[in-house]
Amino acid sequence: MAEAPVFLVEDDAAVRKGCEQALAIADIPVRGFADAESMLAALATMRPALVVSDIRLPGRDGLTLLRELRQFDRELPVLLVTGHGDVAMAVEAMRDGAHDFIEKPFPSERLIAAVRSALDKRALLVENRQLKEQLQAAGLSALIGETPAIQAIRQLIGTLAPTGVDILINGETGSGKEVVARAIHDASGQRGPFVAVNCSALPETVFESELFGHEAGAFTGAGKRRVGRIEHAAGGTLFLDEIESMPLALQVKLLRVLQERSLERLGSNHSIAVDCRVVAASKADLKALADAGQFRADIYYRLNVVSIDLPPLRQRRDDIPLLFAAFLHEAAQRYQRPPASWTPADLARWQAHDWPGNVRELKNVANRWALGLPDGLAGPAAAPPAAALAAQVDAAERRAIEAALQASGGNVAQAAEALQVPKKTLYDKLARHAISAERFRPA
Ligand SMILES: Nc1ncnc2c1ncn2[C@@H]1O[C@H](COP(=O)(O)OP(=O)(O)OP(=O)(O)O)[C@@H](O)[C@H]1O
Repeated sequence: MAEAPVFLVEDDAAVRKGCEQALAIADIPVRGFADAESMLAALATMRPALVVSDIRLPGRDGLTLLRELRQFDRELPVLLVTGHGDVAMAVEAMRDGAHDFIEKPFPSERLIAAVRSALDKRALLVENRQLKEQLQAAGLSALIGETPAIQAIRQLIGTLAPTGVDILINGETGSGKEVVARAIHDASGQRGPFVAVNCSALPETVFESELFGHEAGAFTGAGKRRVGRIEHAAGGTLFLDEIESMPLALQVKLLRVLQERSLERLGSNHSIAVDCRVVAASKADLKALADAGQFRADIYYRLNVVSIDLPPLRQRRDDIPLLFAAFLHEAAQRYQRPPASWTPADLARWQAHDWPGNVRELKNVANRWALGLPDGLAGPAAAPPAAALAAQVDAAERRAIEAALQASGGNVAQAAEALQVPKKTLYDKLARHAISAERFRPA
């Protein structure tokens, strides 16, 4: 789309020509008009980014024109050009919403600077409006983001949700796994509830009865019969967050839920049919845990049939402004404050930050910002010193080998297996990096 031009209204042909040339040289598209009428007529077919107008025009004073323009579009910035002695009128115009005024005669740099500042303001207004529209379209509770990664996930959710298939969501802490799980539930058309269980938050003993329920007197202190969370999710979605923390003993029972869709409450041998979809989330590499015997491989393979990988925020930085605006809007409403603004420098700092806590960390910063507190982030980090790619790859290889030897206690065969390379290859690399496996053997 072509950039919107600046409309310039000036009855003095020589001045008009000079201004047009100065703006064109500065790469600012411009259209000149000799009077207000022809400019107003052009508005019917073209939207300018800014109107620069002489305050004294034949047949119409600048103030009247300003009011007409503001009725037409309140966001359209107007820059007035005044003659000597028109300052009082210019001040009144500013009060009526003019962006700025410049006094004749002016050097072309002054005109260009004033035009650029007005255009910047216009761009910010337009951007804010677009953000607001996107937020309204997305709905605040929904998965926010327009980067290709999030769009692809949204599409996947749309496809998978109605099928009722179990789903595994992988992603770092705070990256939005629960938001994705809820979006799946919302798009599924299921009528039952969304029941979220954090597998790391409960002590193992409580966890079993919490999840599977128990019969009266099933164990000391069991009291009355209790229906577990899985049964509560009937007709809906059971969301198992941090599934990597589920005790191994309970994973056996979970496997039955996943495979046979049935469970037994503690203290009962009566099978109850399970009627819910399971969505599990993990921030750990479940495959690696399964390989290391810390997670049941059969559950991993069962869940991993359909998985969604949620990238960390640092890999979808273009979503930062949109997410920030959403959280700020939400916080402003909660705290009943006008929404706080931010500068391009603030945004640059947020774009440069690595967000180890992902979207949750960004949300915390937005909440602080809404209260007028500093974000607590340092300025953009200095770029690491450049090194040749080969040297960086070499260093990374060396670190990986040393870590594998450390883990295997200096056993080269085991380290080779962990690194998935033939033993011979590892011996060659040890020689090349002058690493001695001896060094890692226990004394
Ligand atoms: N794309 C998103 N759109 C809107 N809000 C989001 C998005 N991603 C995350 N959030 C918000 O960020 C916070 C953290 O998200 P969520 O709890 O879903 O992360 P998580 O990956 O499940 O975290 P954990 O691994 O710690 O359980 C929540 O307040 C959530 O509402």
